[in-house]
Amino acid sequence: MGRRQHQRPPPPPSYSSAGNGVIFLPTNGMPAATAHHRLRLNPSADHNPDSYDDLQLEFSPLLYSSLERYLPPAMLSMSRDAKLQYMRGILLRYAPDGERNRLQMLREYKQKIISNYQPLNRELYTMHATNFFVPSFLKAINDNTVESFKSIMTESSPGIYTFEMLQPHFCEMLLSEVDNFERWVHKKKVRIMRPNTMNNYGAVLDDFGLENMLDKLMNDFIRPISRVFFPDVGGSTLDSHHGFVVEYGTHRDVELGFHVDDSEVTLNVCLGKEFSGGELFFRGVRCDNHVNSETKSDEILDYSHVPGHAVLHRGRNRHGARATTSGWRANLLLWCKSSAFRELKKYQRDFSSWCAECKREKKEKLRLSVAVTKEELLKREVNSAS
Ligand SMILES: O=C(O)CCC(=O)C(=O)O
Ligand SMILES: [Fe+2]
Repeated sequence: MGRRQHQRPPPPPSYSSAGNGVIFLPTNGMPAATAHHRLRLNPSADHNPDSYDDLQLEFSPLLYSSLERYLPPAMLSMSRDAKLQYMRGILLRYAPDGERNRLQMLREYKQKIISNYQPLNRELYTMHATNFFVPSFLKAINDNTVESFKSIMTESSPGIYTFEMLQPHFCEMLLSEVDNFERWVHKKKVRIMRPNTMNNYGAVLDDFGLENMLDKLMNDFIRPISRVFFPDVGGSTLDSHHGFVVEYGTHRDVELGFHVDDSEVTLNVCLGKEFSGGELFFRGVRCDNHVNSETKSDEILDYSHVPGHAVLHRGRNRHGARATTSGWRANLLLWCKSSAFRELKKYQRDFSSWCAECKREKKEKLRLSVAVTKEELLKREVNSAS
């Protein structure tokens, strides 16, 4: 085992949602991207922009708040909706054609599903915390302290937290809803979008109406925890999600290859049912530059899923799932993203606060420079003595 653990893993592909991770406006507001939409060259520094956090938008709410300062002065006192439509016009005008078409198609796809699909369990579609979560999880979140979070969590390996989270009844309801959705898709011959580029089975929960509930899950439950445990990867500014269910077993996907998620923080909860195999394996957190670097022994974790139990980890912690060798396994995944973190990342080159390899390189540079300085001082001492 020891030798295999130190082998370099095959390069993890960046695992992305098939364009499904974006959040859309409801059908009404698709403004024509007209050429007269203009922005100011310099922002109005004393303007206090509106918050767009409560809206479902295809661009980040933060982007709208920042852009607001660049609106023509006469617009600053207009209604939030008027400003929003104006800014959308501009943003869409600048989105490349391909991207614009893709956004539009996804929006229509989702809208078509939501207006035709009849949910089986309506109580799933709004957050009922006491019905969804086990009491220990709920109490830890309500207490909202580092100690309360730590009291329910096991840090199975640095930065990988496991805890009991979902009630069996919730897991059953969600599974039956996904099953109902898949049957409907099959019956109506609707083309279903799979959760991402690596799974052939499973469904995107955001596509058939669960987006608001999952947004609440991220904002009220996962972000408070991430703020404490993952501040280095934007844990306190998570502002969008991609929520889906993956399924493994006979006639389903068998395993999931080595990868990193398109997320800052990933919540992975086992929904059931009975299965063997399917362990998650982790190999340490890396930035894009170091995604193929070798694994250190303390970064290795093999974790066996338990129904109702969650694993919370940085999306950049390289991982995969072993073959589910018998039975049937389904997991709920919530990829949580931070647009602020992604924006800042564009201007950075040193990720030593979260990438283990950047950290090692930085330490090594420091060690070398200390050694050189010591040698220099020693030389001076010898010279002055002679
Ligand atoms: O099957 C699992 O538990 C892992 C799923 C996963 O890593 C993912 O969907 O990103
Ligand atoms: Fe993953």
